[in-house]
Amino acid sequence: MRTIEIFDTTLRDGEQSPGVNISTNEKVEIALQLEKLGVNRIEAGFAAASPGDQKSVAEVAKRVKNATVVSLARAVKDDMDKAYEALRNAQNASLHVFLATSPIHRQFKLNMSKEEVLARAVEAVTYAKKYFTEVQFSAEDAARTEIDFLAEVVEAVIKAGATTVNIPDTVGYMTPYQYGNIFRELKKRVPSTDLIRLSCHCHDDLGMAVANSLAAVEGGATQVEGTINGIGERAGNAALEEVALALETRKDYYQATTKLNLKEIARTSQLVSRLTGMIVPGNKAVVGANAFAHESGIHQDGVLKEVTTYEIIRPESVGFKSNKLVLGKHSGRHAFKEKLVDLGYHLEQEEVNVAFAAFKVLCDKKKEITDDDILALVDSKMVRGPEAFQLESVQLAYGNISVPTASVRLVRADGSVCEEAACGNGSVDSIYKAIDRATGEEVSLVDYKILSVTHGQDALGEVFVRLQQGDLIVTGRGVSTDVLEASAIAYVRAVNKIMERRGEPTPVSATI
Ligand SMILES: CC(=O)SCCNC(=O)CCNC(=O)[C@H](O)C(C)(C)COP(=O)(O)OP(=O)(O)OC[C@H]1O[C@@H](n2cnc3c(N)ncnc32)[C@H](O)[C@@H]1OP(=O)(O)O
Ligand SMILES: CC(C)C(=O)C(=O)O
Repeated sequence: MRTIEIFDTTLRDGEQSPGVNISTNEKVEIALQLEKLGVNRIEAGFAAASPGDQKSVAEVAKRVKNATVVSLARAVKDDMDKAYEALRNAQNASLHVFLATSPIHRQFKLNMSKEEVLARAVEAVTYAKKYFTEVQFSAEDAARTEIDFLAEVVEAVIKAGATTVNIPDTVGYMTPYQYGNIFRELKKRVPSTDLIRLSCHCHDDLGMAVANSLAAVEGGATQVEGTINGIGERAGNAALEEVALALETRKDYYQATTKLNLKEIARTSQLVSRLTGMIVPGNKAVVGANAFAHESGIHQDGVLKEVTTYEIIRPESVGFKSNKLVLGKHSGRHAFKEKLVDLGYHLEQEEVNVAFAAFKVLCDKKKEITDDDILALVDSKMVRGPEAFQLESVQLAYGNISVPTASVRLVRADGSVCEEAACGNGSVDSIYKAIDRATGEEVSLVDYKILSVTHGQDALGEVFVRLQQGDLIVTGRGVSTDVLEASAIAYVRAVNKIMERRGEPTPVSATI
């Protein structure tokens, strides 16, 4: 089994994400967490970029003890001098010097011939070796470089003392097959690559950064570069947590693994997200909020019976607490019942079925069903005896210059229906007058309270009413995504309670 080294560039290429600016203290915090994660190298910045970046590299270099701290530099003496200054106090330091080799970059950016690029690369590595034992040379845009020339450069920089040679796919242009072949070809053409670290560095412009990194490993790369959460220039870099998990989960195939402490992945991802402000998408592999969440009934049932039916990574193995069964409109009874048990309800199957039917109706109204929703639903809809009246529908005609008019349809315990309409001083008043007519009960509304049970635009509204009839005072509670419906439910429920407390039998229709 090969061990693949991990070069983390969250603090350098990751910081090149538009809008991201990580302070020195934040860089130190992230670097210490990367050290816990067990990465081999931490590229702390580009010392020559600014005095602030030089200071950050220096601080990280002072604080990190186990990983090697790296600074990027152009093939420019002054850049390398600044990097050396910053890395002076590092326990283990490395210089990462780069120069583009591709025809596009040579012609349009550097205005240099092949010969000039080759000579400059050798000169830079030779200069860097005066300061550092460990020198990494990156042939920027290597993937779009003529293979003969790339092999020539690689051989020359190794001869000049490079201990790592990096073959970046700078613009994320490669397919996995092509990128893997570059490594195979270099290993064949330049035997001295066996003596050094051969590194890959992939960008995600076509969404293939992780696949390309894994293809490089198959082709002979011994180091993978990338960032936490895949942040970085443009579409970002290879997400290291994904590379590490792919190697770990498919050791059988890759015959390679890393020395990362995988349990630190969740914490590292969350820290990087918090300090960079780059939100991790819910569907992001390994670290997204949904990576271990199961929404559909068939999956949830499978996971409850045997977790490996739908999970190839255990959330605990990357530092998350547990998987989640998310209740939504695709969920089934197995998961719903499990959730009820979690929430402390031990219902008979028949009751579960009734609650489940109400839950499915709620799912059609609400995008996300929270525990509070379930509690409110079970509490309001469930496990009651037959009620005198059930609200079947409520309709309202409302306009700011017309009198609100409500019509309600109630179902009696025997299944018969009563329908009434009424006008009122406001929407709720008109609904309550219509209900009074339908039930034939004379009650007074003593109190009315409206609350939001859950959060967000589609939150459940909760209404409490207090009704009085003679000496009897009762409360009723209604929950719905619509507060007027919740108001009607609460009122009908309170009327039912009054009838129950009076000890009257549930009413039947006049026709029976
Ligand atoms: C693929 C990558 O991610 S590479 C890293 C990219 N990261 C960064 O660029 C972040 C830090 N960069 C910076 O702060 C600035 O670009 C600096 C301080 C390095 C340089 O700033 P400036 O001197 O103003 O130059 P500017 O950035 O405008 O242009 C880059 C110059 O470096 C040259 N250059 C680019 N790469 C290299 C290299 N590897 N070696 C030598 N020279 C290079 C360019 O040809 C250009 O030279 P020119 O001025 O003769 O045309
Ligand atoms: C400096 C190099 C490694 C780089 O960031 C790239 O080519 O993308």
